Amino acid sequence: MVAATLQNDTFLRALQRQPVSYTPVWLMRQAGRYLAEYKQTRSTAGSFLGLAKNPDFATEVTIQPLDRFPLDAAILFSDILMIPDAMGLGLDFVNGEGPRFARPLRTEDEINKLAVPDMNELRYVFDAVSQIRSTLNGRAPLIGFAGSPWTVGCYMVEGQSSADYRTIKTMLYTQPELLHKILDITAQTTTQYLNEQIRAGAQAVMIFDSWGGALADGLYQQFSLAYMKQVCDGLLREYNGQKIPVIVFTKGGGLWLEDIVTTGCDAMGLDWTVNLGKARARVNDAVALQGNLDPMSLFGSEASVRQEVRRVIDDFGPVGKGGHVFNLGHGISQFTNPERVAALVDEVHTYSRKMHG
Ligand SMILES: Cc1c2[nH]c(c1CCC(=O)O)Cc1[nH]c(c(CCC(=O)O)c1C)Cc1[nH]c(c(CCC(=O)O)c1C)Cc1[nH]c(c(C)c1CCC(=O)O)C2
Repeated sequence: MVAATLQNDTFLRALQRQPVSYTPVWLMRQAGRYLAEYKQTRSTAGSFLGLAKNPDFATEVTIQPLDRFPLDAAILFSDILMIPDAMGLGLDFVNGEGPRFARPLRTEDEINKLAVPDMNELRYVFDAVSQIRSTLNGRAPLIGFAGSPWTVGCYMVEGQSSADYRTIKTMLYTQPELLHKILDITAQTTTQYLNEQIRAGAQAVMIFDSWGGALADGLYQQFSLAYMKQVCDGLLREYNGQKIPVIVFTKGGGLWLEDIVTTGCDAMGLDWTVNLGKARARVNDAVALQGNLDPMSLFGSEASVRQEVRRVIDDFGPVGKGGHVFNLGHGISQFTNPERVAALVDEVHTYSRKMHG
């Protein structure tokens, strides 16, 4: 396949801290239930997994938010839990209750049997990536992604979402070597998985460490950061002559920004607890920053959404040698009014121009 020329490289340039004329914007979970057209496609597909495992449907829903809003990047429609599913843990999504694994990892025996799966088990993901890339036809760059080994490990051990991470933390404090084994195999798998996404056409990749912030200082570095670094070290950083920027996002990682830079990432995601101006000073513009509007701010009025957007852009300040990609501090809520998203994107594109050049 001969790739179409990218018509909007603002996002890729900002990640690499190159000059741009406005701040690019995309939103975590931009394809999803707050869009009526997503709910429509999902009901045709029958379930979330039916949607995500079918490249035609995955392509359709990946592009839906770009048809509505002038977003500067598309993100592969998939989930961080496809890796443990391919490892044989048996993923299901129970309506209204979130993900469930039929065979969570608890015993030493189960953990000793864990292995890096054949990447063919995840072929539907790579097929979706190449189909999305050709359907986008250069309209915007495509982001590939995976969860961090720690975050994916939380679901593998807990078997579902958890409020207190009691099962995995019990393992961490009582049998750390078992947990290290899970994390190492997951990191090896994640490296291969992201590299396959890159070969299929992903133009940037993001590692979602949604639950890194649940770890104590010291343990975060050992059980989450170290494995994200292992993944980053193994990634193709250039493919077909194009740089492939890497974004690392630890939700709740505001106290560890300097540590996150040591993964060798190009950009860092930030939640809403961090001030962007202070964050850039702390990392001395060594990486680009992505974030950090509170997703709940979208429940305000149009005027307040525009005001909050300006506040985030003002916090970052004149971009200079830095790089800013506007985003939320976490995924968009399914109850969000799409009109507020339209206002957000419009305000980022217009107001940010004064910070560039
Ligand atoms: C922790 C995590 C998961 N998945 C993901 C994370 C990390 C990011 C974060 O912290 O939000 C990542 C993810 N999940 C999904 C994407 C798609 C790309 C995008 O638009 O950003 C991405 C990047 C689709 C999805 N993944 C899921 C949905 C909702 C499924 C549906 O249609 O019912 C979507 C659109 C399901 C999912 N998947 C997961 C949970 C806990 C749930 C249930 C919660 C919920 O229902 O919102 C695990």
